[in-house]
Amino acid sequence: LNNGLALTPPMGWLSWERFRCNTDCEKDPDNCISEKLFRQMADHMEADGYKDVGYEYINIDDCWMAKERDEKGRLQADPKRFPNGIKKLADYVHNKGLKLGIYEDFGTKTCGGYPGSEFFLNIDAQSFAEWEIDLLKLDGCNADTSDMSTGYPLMGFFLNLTGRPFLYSCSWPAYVSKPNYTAIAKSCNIWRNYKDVQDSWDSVAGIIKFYGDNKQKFADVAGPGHFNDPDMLIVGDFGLSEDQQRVQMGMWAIMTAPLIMSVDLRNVKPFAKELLTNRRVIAVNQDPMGIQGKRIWQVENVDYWMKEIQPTGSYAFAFVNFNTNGVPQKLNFTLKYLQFTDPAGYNITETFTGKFLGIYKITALFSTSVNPTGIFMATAVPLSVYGR
Ligand SMILES: OC[C@@H]1[C@H](O)[C@H](O)[C@@H](O)CN1C(=S)Nc1ccc(F)cc1
Repeated sequence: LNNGLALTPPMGWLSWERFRCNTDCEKDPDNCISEKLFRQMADHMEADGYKDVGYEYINIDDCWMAKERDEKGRLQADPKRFPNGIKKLADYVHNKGLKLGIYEDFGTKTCGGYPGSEFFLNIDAQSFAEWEIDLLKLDGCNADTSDMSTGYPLMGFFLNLTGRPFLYSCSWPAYVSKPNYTAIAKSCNIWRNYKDVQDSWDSVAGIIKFYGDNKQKFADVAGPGHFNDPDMLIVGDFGLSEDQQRVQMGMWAIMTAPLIMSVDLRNVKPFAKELLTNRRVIAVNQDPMGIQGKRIWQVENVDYWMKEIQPTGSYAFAFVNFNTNGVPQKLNFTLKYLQFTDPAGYNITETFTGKFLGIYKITALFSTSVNPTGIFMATAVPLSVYGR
């Protein structure tokens, strides 16, 4: 969507994967979907260095609403869980230099059963503008999918009509069988096109496979202002090993995906915090060209991916080992086989550590080893960039 937003993949936090639809603030006051939770996440985004490396949006997902609209048909936050209302929460978040996102659904009800937006698009857009919201995630549960090609652009129109800029996140392609990505990219800044991420390696591996298969060539549609969204980062949660967390962080960088954490920022393990704020990995994700990386080949359950980055002729590249045979996989390839072409050679640096690995001619053999369900990731900058 050409609204000046999401020129690089948005970065932030979203409640859903880690906090779901927990509305029991009596029994579980620290983890229920409430204004307190989002204020605490905003506090940690700022205080713990996430904002410093680019994380910007605090996003409310499903289950924030009261069960009924008010007498004027307007949405209202659950009065017990959001006693001060959404506008006050937006003020709080804005005072920290962050932005606030909210959730609705193009359907009669949200996935969680709360009031849907389908027949209230304009009035809801107006509410979100009054509340000074900065991002809308519009989900697609409980809707006639044949209405979506009208409904999603129409909500974009109403958001635009308010005069307030909104980063528009659409779940539209995740709900239709043959998405028209050109139409979607015209109306949306980011769009979910696959299953919800769950807190497991299988879920993350499945999403990487879907993106590697790249059916209907959705990778080619990505660019500044319009990105494919493979769903939230679950780095720091419960289901992934350290290697697997590195896989998700590295691959979301190569896939040029929104970096939207869903983790309890009040207690993130040092390893996960390091990874989530790794400036070299974030730089690959935030490369100004906004090109989405692609899977180049698969050999014995190892994926090889590469993403064009600046300076011109440079690449971020990765090997992901999907084997679970418990043995680190040794890999030996010429850079030629990795599709590097500059005869002057390349400066190769490992991404997670920043370790300089050497200067390689394209006929040279590049050797590394990748742990099971692990990743090797590096950047290759052609020597010609240094004027040699
Ligand atoms: O309720 C909202 C929740 C989150 O927003 C996800 O990111 C969205 O993809 C949708 N969503 C859920 S659980 N959707 C859903 C997932 C499974 C299902 F059988 C019916 C609906």
